[in-house]
Amino acid sequence: MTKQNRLSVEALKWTGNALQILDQRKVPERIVYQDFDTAEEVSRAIASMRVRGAPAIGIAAAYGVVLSVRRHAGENAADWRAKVDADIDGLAKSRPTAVNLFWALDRMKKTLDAHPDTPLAAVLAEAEKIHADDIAANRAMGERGADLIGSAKGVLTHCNAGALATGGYGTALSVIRSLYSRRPVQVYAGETRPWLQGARLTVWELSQDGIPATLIADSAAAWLMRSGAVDWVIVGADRIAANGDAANKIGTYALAVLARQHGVKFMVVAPTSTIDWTIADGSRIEIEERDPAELLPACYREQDSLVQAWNPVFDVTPSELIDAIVTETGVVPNPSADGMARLRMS
Ligand SMILES: CSC[C@@H](O)[C@@H](O)C(=O)COP(=O)(O)O
Repeated sequence: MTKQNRLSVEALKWTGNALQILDQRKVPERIVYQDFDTAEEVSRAIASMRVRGAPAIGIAAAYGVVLSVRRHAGENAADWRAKVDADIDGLAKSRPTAVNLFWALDRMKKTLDAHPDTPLAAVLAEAEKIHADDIAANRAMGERGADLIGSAKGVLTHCNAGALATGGYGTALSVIRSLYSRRPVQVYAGETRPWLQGARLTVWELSQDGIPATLIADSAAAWLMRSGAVDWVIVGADRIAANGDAANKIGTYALAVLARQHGVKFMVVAPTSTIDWTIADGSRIEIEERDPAELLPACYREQDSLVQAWNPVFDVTPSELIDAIVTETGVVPNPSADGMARLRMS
């Protein structure tokens, strides 16, 4: 890898023997990579958010299938494919919202169907291709998004849609990286309660590349926009419907409403692997609800406490609040079903 193409932080690496995953629950205090040898372990790593972010989840699952094939097909067992299919079902249950997970598993299943006699070599090549293609897509999106931004002085991002959420380089953060390589821009990051992807991951990841970022409390976004400091909100997505409705980290919809109120532009940056062409609009997207314990202060966690918590971790931004969807194959301005269909044909 050349210095220019160097990836400063990586969510995961294939070592040739195991899948190495950065434990994002510990970043930035501790940078700990752990080796994973089985598909079940990879499923648990996704469910527990050691690895997170839509494209990174898909890539991790693809390598999970490699680990499953290595384990079961190596035994010469007649029923190896049934065991691999059971592991694939387990991986598919790890998280519900990011469509990249199901897209990657579908590709792995098709690869297995096409190469029944050399499954291990075939699935490894496919997983490595999914990984490499994601990095290339991110770089293409970064340039396209930066072209759109024009002379903006300030941008706000939400959650972590960076190298840590992808194969490398990022989606929303790819635009910020590309922009910053052209000229200085003031970057704001929302802290992203309750899991703090913005506070723990985004500002840290950008600092690793020498890009300064200013952290804000999520509840400061309206006041920041009112001050005129932000020209664009730039976010990633976990699933985009065929009409351009986009599911992303909880709080994204609120930012889109605020952006429209304040005349701030709103950009969604995602690879085409994040588009779910099977659903007409965002109402069909399953929104993950996680353990209330991730939100509740510890003192309220007893079974009989009257204090409870509702913890949806994604929301859906309607396409009419989005000014542009940026993908590796093209940009959809003012997204609609027609504009998305044109992207699909291009
Ligand atoms: C390129 S990442 C896009 C999205 O996956 C990201 O914005 C996001 O919402 C991640 O949620 P997470 O719950 O941290 O997996």
